[in-house]
Amino acid sequence: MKIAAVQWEIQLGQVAKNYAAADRWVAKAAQDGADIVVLPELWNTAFFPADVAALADKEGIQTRKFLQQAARQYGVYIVGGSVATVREGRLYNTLYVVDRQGQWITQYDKVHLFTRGREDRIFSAGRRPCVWDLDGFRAGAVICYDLRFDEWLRTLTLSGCEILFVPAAWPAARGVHWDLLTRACAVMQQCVVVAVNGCGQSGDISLYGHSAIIDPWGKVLAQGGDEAAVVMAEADIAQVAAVRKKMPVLADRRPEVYVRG
Ligand SMILES: O=C(O)CCC(=O)C(=O)O
Repeated sequence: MKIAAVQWEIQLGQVAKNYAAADRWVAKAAQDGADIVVLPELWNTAFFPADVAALADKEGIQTRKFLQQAARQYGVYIVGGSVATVREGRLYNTLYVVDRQGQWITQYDKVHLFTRGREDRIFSAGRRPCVWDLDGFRAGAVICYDLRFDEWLRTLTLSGCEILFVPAAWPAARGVHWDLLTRACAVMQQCVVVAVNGCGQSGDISLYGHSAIIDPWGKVLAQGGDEAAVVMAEADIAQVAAVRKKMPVLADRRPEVYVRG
């Protein structure tokens, strides 16, 4: 499975330009031989302009149409990062997934809103985990700040997740955390991690880039730098079962002694 994590400099509030850029990047990743293309967080508005609610995709219609059309045109499966969407008067940070035929597969609203960035003042939080079937494997997704919540990651693992997609808009100021958490996630959840970050300047925030594809043993298969790029690797999801057998962490859990709450 050839996976492409696409990182580029998303323009703050420039929605039309950002859709055009997303189209160019999906086309490039497909040309480079990708089978699955993964986009970063909030690629329609960037993270996030003051008028994000006005700029958000109403009912996600434009984004779904765009992803479905791109998937069909370029013949790729797309984990569509996330976009700002408005549904029933509420603003969400939403991820959409479409298959190679352009069929809608699933969607996810970011659960842990980034309070430090005041995301919770404007956006509404999702409540449901996102896990689905991808070519005979179980895939899952979280968005950016969600990565800091081990209970949430474990929730997905216990739902069978073998490959985890993590679109993000992670600042360069906390690049150390990004590298650590993405890799630790692969080791602790024993899954393939595809972590896709924005890069360059987003308003006054400098994004870290360094999108990475990591195997369940913690080996970094591919990693980007600061610049816009298609970061590509062949991932062997079947390795997940082998690693879980070799190091039976999930079987060795002791939930009866863990604190709940
Ligand atoms: O957790 C972090 O350091 C970054 C989180 C963030 O920027 C986000 O969730 O959009």
